[in-house]
Amino acid sequence: MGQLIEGKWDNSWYDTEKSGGKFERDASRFRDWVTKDGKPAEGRTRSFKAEPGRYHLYVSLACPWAHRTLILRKLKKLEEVISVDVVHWYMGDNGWTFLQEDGATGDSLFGSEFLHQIYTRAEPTYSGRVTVPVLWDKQQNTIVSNESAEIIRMLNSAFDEWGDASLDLYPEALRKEIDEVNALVYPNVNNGVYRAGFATKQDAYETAFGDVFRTLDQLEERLGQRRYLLGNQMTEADWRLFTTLVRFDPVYVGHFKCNERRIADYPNLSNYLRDLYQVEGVAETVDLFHIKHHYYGSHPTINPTGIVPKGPALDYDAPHDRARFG
Ligand SMILES: N[C@@H](CCC(=O)N[C@@H](CS)C(=O)NCC(=O)O)C(=O)O
Repeated sequence: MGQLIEGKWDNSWYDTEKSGGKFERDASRFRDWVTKDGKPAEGRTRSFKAEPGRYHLYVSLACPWAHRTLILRKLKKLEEVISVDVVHWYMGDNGWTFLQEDGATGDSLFGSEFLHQIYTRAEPTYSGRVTVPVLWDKQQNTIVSNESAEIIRMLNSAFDEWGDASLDLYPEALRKEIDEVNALVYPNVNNGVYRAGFATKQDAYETAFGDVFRTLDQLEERLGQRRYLLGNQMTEADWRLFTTLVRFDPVYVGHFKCNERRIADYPNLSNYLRDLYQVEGVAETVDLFHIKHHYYGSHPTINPTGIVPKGPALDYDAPHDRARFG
């Protein structure tokens, strides 16, 4: 864990002192967009035209934010269009590394040792956290974006000439409602579990814990009336929720102390999770070894021994009842 300060690596843990024990996630710094015609997105100046073979993703299989991008790449059939490298599951003093072990690929573009070298390659005096996912432009040798919420929107529409144009996970007619669901799920569930797990004061933890379960209860009810969050059509909102749900019982219940209920205790959420997991290609993007080893192994302030629990027994391939919605 650490960050870059003026291009130099600084090995420091998240500072929760300034915020009364609360974990506050920094905003991503690289915010450009790949577009079909290369026209910069509104308010941006740099141009990135969608082209096959030009862009590269750096991901961690452990990370729920990076996982979103892998799912979109898979569902939109962009595997031949956008290449990927996977960092090692362990994030220690040097942050994410390219150690080639346990299915980590190394850095196929530059042979770097650490992900922070990719950030300083793009911007030698970069200051900020070094996070995955990163969308890299091989032509201009720079980072386009390190914000997963925006990368998935690019993957959803900019590369349709080469991907599956028939799948639209952010359809015009549902955008307002998708944004509303995301605005509920992101702070309270996706980031809510981190706010609980990384809190360093009891009240900050309890606030986050309350947010997580109040929202899961709400989603449980919503999913009792419809197959997906927005109705009968799967959208990006489902995949954004999925990457947290799939990590919940194996990691967030124990490691982040989100233990009021498991997803397995929610009939609708657990069936919904299995429904999404069983969508063709999705299971291949879920790596429970990376997920469990990363969290339990990389957060010494939470789990000093680094022992990775053997359980729980999980079967995301078990039948689900969601087809009842048609
Ligand atoms: N807003 C970013 C968040 C990404 C993020 O925080 N990724 C984590 C891994 S799950 C990370 O790389 N953390 C490293 C750090 O904070 O130093 C996104 O959604 O893309």
